[in-house]
Amino acid sequence: MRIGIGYDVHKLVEGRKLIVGGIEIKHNKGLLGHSDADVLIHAIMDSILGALNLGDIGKLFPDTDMAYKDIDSKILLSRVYEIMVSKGYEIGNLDSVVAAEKPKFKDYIEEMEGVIANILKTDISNISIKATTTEKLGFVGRKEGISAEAVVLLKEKN
Ligand SMILES: Nc1ccn([C@@H]2O[C@H](COP(=O)(O)O)[C@@H](O)[C@H]2O)c(=O)n1
Ligand SMILES: C[C@@]1(CO)OP(=O)(O)OP(=O)(O)OC[C@H]1O
Repeated sequence: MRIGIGYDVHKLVEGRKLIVGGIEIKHNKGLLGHSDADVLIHAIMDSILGALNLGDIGKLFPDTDMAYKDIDSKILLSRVYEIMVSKGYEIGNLDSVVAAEKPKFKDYIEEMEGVIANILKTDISNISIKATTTEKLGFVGRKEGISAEAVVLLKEKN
């Protein structure tokens, strides 16, 4: 078994769609990034790459490469999944938390878990996504950005 952690932050700006956990969420602002800036999927990918000791998404998918401009992060997660399988691992379980003052994510959590489980070819019961505010403190509390953390346990595939 191998454990990994991932963390990511993206800035909230006007004129961008808000994509978190692979789904579009209705909001007056979205996250800024070279890709679709899906902060949760980015943290999840980094946790898997960390568990495999393969660096991070910036190394694998450089933000200087136009191939990744506005790319759907679900595509990148599929590639990370293929790498994980090629190294002989499968998901044990994954836990994560998104920190945002707004919007509320609770009505979207189950759908996000389904999307992630589907890409990682694991049962939805192995994927946990939680949401929190930071009680109006810091950049998250000032609604300047959204952060996400993920921890994953990988199992050797039989
Ligand atoms: N962006 C968010 C933040 C929080 N939630 C849900 O609200 C609960 C209370 O949040 P606190 O930060 O006040 O503890 C939290 O447990 C989440 O269920 C949310 O959906 N979206
Ligand atoms: C996902 C990538 C793809 O180029 O771009 P960004 O959306 O800027 O996201 P970040 O979390 O900074 O990770 C870097 C890149 O891998």
